Amino acid sequence: MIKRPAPQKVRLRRTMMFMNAQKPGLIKDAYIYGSDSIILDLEDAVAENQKDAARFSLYNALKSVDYGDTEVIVRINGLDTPHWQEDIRCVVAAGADGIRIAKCESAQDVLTVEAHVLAAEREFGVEEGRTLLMAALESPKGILNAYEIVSASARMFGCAISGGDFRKSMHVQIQEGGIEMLTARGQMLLAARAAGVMCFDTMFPNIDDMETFKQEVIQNHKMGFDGKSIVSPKQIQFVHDTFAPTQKEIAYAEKLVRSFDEQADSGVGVYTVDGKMVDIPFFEDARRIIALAKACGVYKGDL
Ligand SMILES: CC(=O)SCCNC(=O)CCNC(=O)[C@H](O)C(C)(C)COP(=O)(O)OP(=O)(O)OC[C@H]1O[C@@H](n2cnc3c(N)ncnc32)[C@H](O)[C@@H]1OP(=O)(O)O
Ligand SMILES: O=C([O-])CC(=O)C(=O)O
Ligand SMILES: [Mg+2]
Repeated sequence: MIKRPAPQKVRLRRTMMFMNAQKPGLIKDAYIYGSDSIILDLEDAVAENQKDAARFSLYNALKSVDYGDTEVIVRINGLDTPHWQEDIRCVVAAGADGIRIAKCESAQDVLTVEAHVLAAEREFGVEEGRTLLMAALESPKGILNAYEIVSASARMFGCAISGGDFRKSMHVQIQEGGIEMLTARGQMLLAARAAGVMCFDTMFPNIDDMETFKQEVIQNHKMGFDGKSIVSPKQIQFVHDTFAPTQKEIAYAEKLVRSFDEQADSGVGVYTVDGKMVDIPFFEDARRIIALAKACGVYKGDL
């Protein structure tokens, strides 16, 4: 039996790759592709009459496969279905790192899931609090309630917008530049940052259209997301490359960090580095960039 280390609330989650939990051939070695997280799906990828088979496959995979550093999240069925309670028991018994609450719309949804997770942890002798939560916001109501949702539980590590269901609710299709979801993306980002949790963009379904996918990933990064839901291994590398700081950004951040103590010691609070004004927030952001570069494995310096 595989014993997994305790999951972390903050870690790299540039890519969270979906796969159908019912397919042993897909989930048994999904870690080899190198996404930061995998999402074993019990919800929409699984046909209604295959939910039991999917849970069975998921449980056995988690009990027998060593996923190494890859985080294992399970997307459970929505709270308006007859499946979610058994999903939670299965996921907790199997020892997954976390649960993605599909179609989450309120703090009450989170509290309901949390209560059932705790009961399952007690039932199966799993350490209390071990199973993390994240919320998928898939409707206007979910987006409008984003802050109360992500603040509802100490287990909550982040939220993701879900474009398929969200666009359906808004009667829109994918548009150039993502204009159809810009407001919702922005609102969710604000809520996540205000609550101090991570924030992920939706999956991009057109697997063969790598050009549009890349434009979306670049926009996600510029907007401040921590990562993205994905549906194919083909989508991993570009997201990882885009979300890692560039060597130019790292060099500037290093310069800033090195100069800061020196300037502060000589009584200077605001000054310029390479012609750009900097003070405390710039310094703190430089530290974040260096920490991210280290986590992404692209830092070569000695700070
Ligand atoms: C709106 C929503 O709810 S999205 C969330 C639910 N959706 C999902 O879970 C779908 C996830 N994606 C998939 O299942 C698949 O990518 C599909 C069905 C869309 C396409 O599958 P394929 O046609 O086999 O894709 P493709 O030919 O590019 O696959 C190449 C290889 O990557 C593997 N692969 C593809 N997608 C995935 C994935 N998501 N996870 C793990 N492995 C994958 C394939 O098994 C194949 O492996 P092989 O070469 O050893 O046979
Ligand atoms: O969470 C996601 O990105 C996938 C999904 O369910 C949706 O798009 O509706
Ligand atoms: Mg959905």
